[in-house]
Formats: sequence, structure tokens, C-alpha cells
Amino acid sequence: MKYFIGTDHAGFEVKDFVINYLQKKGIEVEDLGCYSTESVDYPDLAHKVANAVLENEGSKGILICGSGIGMSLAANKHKGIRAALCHDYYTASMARKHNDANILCFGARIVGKGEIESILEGWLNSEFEGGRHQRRVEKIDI
Ligand SMILES: O=C(CO)[C@H](O)[C@H](O)[C@H](O)COP(=O)(O)O
Repeated sequence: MKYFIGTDHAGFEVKDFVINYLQKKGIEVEDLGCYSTESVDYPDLAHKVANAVLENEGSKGILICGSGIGMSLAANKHKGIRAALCHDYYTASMARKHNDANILCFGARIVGKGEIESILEGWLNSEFEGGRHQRRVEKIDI
């Protein structure tokens, strides 16, 4: 399973923390930017990660901005992307179990590193449950 990660300037400082966390679990991660705290526009990174996920079957993405809102809005413009803005273990877990989300978004100005670990755990420990949720997920794309 490969992950693509992207942040804007607000998310830049936690990016390495997330990458290290995933790599320690043996997960391959490709960093698509940004590469400094210089101000950038979150949609540019959201579109980059969304396209990478769509082009690489079975891959997933992580997008981090200040609130996580802008990243999720932009990524969800792509057909086939289900980007979930998560705040804790429960929301991250449900995003995988019920929504089969393929991009995890969170806000670096909202959650600290302890909560980020919980979000990543909730996401990584949870699998899509299918069944009635499959039907509902299929109704998302129009
Ligand atoms: O997109 C966002 C809000 O929906 C993100 O939180 C951005 O990181 C934020 O808007 C960036 O704000 P800044 O004042 O330009 O740092």
C-alpha cells in the first residue's frame, strides 16, 4: 500500500512527523510537497495528491492544511476520490469502515501530535466493511 502526502504551509511542520510514523510501520510514502513554510495554495497540493491516488490503483492519500477543510473540499472535486476530514480516532476509523475513504485529511492547526497519532491509528486499523456501505459509497459519485 503506497501513500501520497501533501500539505500546504500550515501543514508543512507536521508532515515529517506523519511520514516517519507511516514509514516506521513499513508503509511506503511519497511526499508531493510543499517543501517549506512559504505560503502556498492548498488546492494545488490537493489536486496533486488526488491525481496521484487516482493514477495509482490501491494507493491512498493524506492531505494536511490548517483546518483540513480546504484540502478536503478540493480533493473531493475529483470523481473517485473520497477525502474525509477527520478529527480523532473515531472519525478516522469510520471514514475507512463506512465510507471507504481514500484520502485522509486533518487540520494541523486543530490537532496536536498525540491526536494525529490517534487519527492515523484509527485510519490504519480500520478496513472498509462493504455490505450496505458499498451501495452507499457507489451513490456518492454522480
Ligand atoms: O484551507 C484551509 C482552510 O479551509 C487551510 O486551513 C489553509 O491552511 C489556510 O486557509 C491557510 O491560511 P493562511 O492564513 O494563508 O496561513
